Amino acid sequence: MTSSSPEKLASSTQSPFIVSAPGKVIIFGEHSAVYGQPAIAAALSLRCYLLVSPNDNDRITLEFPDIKLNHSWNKHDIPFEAIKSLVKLDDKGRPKVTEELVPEISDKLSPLLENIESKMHHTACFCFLYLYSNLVSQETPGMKFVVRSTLPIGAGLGSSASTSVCLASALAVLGNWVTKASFSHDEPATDKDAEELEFIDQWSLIGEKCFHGNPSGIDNAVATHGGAVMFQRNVGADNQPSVRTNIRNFPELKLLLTNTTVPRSTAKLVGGVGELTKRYPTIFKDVLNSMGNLSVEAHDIMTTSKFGELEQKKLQDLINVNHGLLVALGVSHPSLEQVKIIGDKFNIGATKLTGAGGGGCAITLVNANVDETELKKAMDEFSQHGFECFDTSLGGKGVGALYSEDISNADLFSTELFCGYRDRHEIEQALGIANNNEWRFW
Ligand SMILES: Nc1ncnc2c1ncn2[C@@H]1O[C@H](COP(=O)(O)OP(=O)(O)O)[C@@H](O)[C@H]1O
Ligand SMILES: C[C@@](O)(CCOP(=O)(O)O)CC(=O)O
Ligand SMILES: [Mg+2]
Repeated sequence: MTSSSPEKLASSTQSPFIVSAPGKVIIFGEHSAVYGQPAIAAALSLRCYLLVSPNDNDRITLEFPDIKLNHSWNKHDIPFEAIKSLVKLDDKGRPKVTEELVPEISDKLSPLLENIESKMHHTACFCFLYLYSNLVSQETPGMKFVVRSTLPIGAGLGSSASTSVCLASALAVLGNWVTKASFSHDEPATDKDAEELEFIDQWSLIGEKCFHGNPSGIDNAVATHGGAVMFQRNVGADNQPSVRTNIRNFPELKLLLTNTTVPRSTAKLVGGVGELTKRYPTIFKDVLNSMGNLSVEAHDIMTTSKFGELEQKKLQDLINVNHGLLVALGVSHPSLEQVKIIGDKFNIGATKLTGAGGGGCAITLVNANVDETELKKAMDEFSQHGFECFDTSLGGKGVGALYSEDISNADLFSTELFCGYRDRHEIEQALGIANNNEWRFW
């Protein structure tokens, strides 16, 4: 299943490189997106970063310090031959994604996961091995993969999707299925790049399926393409692709991101909604439809030519209604309701949970003319509850890469330094997209 000669492989795997993909904020339509309803999400300035560097042996090493995972395999233990026989190729001769994970591939990988106790570690290693065994070949030398993120993990900001996009893009480059990213910040992508981004997006959805079973695809779409999108999963039997529409001229929304820091699992929350929709199909069909209609309404408001105070007020109404529908789906949490109560108490704007819920983050669409004193009081009360507020921007760049040949500072590609960044500020300082013009995009 290799696409490349050894010389080409050697060149594409010789020098270290870094890929990065953004997290996301789902503004309207989480959970209903899983059932094919339209939803709106935007890329976040918090990102995941993956450093890929050659190992001096045949080992494949994962170093994921943010989840305290350090694991390696001998590359000769990967059942490439057996897996390659299960992978179909697309019309360009590249590994073709499947609608669902292939159970036989998962079975062939399970011996490599036997001695991994922690569920979080097991899921992350399974995601990596599934993508690696599909996208990379036996000839690829042993490499080390180090992941760091400025995103809070498991907080509804798509950390799984940004990790999946980083892994899918890096492995697609190692497998020589996509060329190196080449465009700087403001150059437009070409058709070839758009095609390569689609390949990365498709395989990152496979990564998401490894993380939480039944993803809609909105998280990895935003992490791949960046910007802001209206996304609709195709749930029909006709195997049609999902529909992703870029939202141009996304309005300047003042969104406050508040992390309740309550841990939760997207897989469990999405599973819980699935149980409810099975138990009460008629009731929940209407709830999910309402969320879809709400996203369409919000999209029309956001894309109106003259976005003013009235439009902001309408979006705030929809934020409140969307949150109420998510409560009906059973995915809120007392801590999220507390964020809403504090926001309403100081009249700072309209608040809803974002992502899978059950804890994690809420977003507040802050009033355009908010009383700054009241906002400060609300932030103080958030912090008294142990909630963490983020000052972020929306609509940024999607997946990108930093190549050692473009950077004079070789330290950026040191595994030791990369693992050693103490917090998101140090990571941002060293690697931030805004600080390095050398970042390249597809
Ligand atoms: N920085 C990271 N390093 C390693 N694994 C990560 C990282 N960020 C996310 N993950 C993986 O993604 C999972 C969280 O995904 P999920 O439950 O969907 O929450 P989220 O809302 O952040 O997407 C983690 O359990 C871990 O397996
Ligand atoms: C709940 C859902 O709509 C978003 C999940 O977001 P997160 O993994 O909690 O960041 C699921 C999906 O759309 O894949
Ligand atoms: Mg996720």
